[in-house]
Amino acid sequence: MTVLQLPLVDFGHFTHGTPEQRERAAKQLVDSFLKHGFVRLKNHGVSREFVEEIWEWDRRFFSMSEEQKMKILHPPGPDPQRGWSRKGLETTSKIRKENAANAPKDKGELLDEKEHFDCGPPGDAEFPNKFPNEDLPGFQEFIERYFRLAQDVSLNIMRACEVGFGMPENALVERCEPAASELRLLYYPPVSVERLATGTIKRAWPHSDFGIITLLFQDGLGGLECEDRSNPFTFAPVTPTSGEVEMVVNTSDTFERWTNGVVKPGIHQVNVPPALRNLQEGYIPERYSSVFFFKAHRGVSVGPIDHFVTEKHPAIYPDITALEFHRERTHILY
Ligand SMILES: O=C(O)CCC(=O)C(=O)O
Ligand SMILES: [Fe+2]
Repeated sequence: MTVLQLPLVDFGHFTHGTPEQRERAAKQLVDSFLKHGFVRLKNHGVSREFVEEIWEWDRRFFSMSEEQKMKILHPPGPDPQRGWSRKGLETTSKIRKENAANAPKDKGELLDEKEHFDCGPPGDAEFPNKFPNEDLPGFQEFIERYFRLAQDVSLNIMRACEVGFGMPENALVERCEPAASELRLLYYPPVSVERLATGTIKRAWPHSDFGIITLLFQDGLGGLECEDRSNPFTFAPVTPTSGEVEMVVNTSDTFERWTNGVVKPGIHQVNVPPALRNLQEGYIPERYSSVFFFKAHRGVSVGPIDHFVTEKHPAIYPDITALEFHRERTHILY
């Protein structure tokens, strides 16, 4: 198994530190994004109690009956995802052509063994959210609180990137509002070792996310892996080390475009947790996680920002809107 320890940055130094601490934390964050496409943060502003509450609602949501979840089913298509996505709907394997190239031939489609709930900004009029209000009172209220908190944390990370890249204040932040991010709760059902051994099933296939950055929390079981860039196409488990509530942050496709190819997306997958890797039979237990896809405002261009365009490095991506780009990428999933 590949071992890679991702840098752990004390983000409290950026939000509440001295000017020197702020500068240093911003630089550490940007350096880790450039090197790994990933960073781990502590003191990010999401408390241990809040993360525990995420797991409670995650469990409650996925404990609902199929019939209840069906009432808020997400129809596959290019639009932003809203409501419940059943197992087999979203196929991350299609995002990278290497997945199919490396898979066993003629064994059928490469599927994700997961379910998820997705929502956009509270009160989104363009792509309305779908909440199970009759069946799960209190869920919408919690999710909306979580969305606002995650959006605020992400805006602070953008401020740190502005400092780290020496960009004018607000250069990134102004492109992210009004919010168009997406919040996701995930449930990975128990899966047999035998089924995984077919080579056509994974909890999530190697992929990049579509937004600017993604914030991630996972339960104690683990399983998230990031690509080890020193050895492309190999993956290393992302494991907490500090005893504090760590948030994993990865860079995503929009950031690559904005920075004209400078910040590459952090490729990741969800694998069998390290402690269970030698299991020969039986089941890998269920897993819960949650991600916040921090996105650009829908009307903003996801072409390169002037700061990253020079005569020597002309723009390598066209100017299309964040919503057009989102549709283009989401379409691939189905
Ligand atoms: O569950 C995880 O740890 C990762 C999920 C993920 O990568 C995604 O939903 O895009
Ligand atoms: Fe992802």
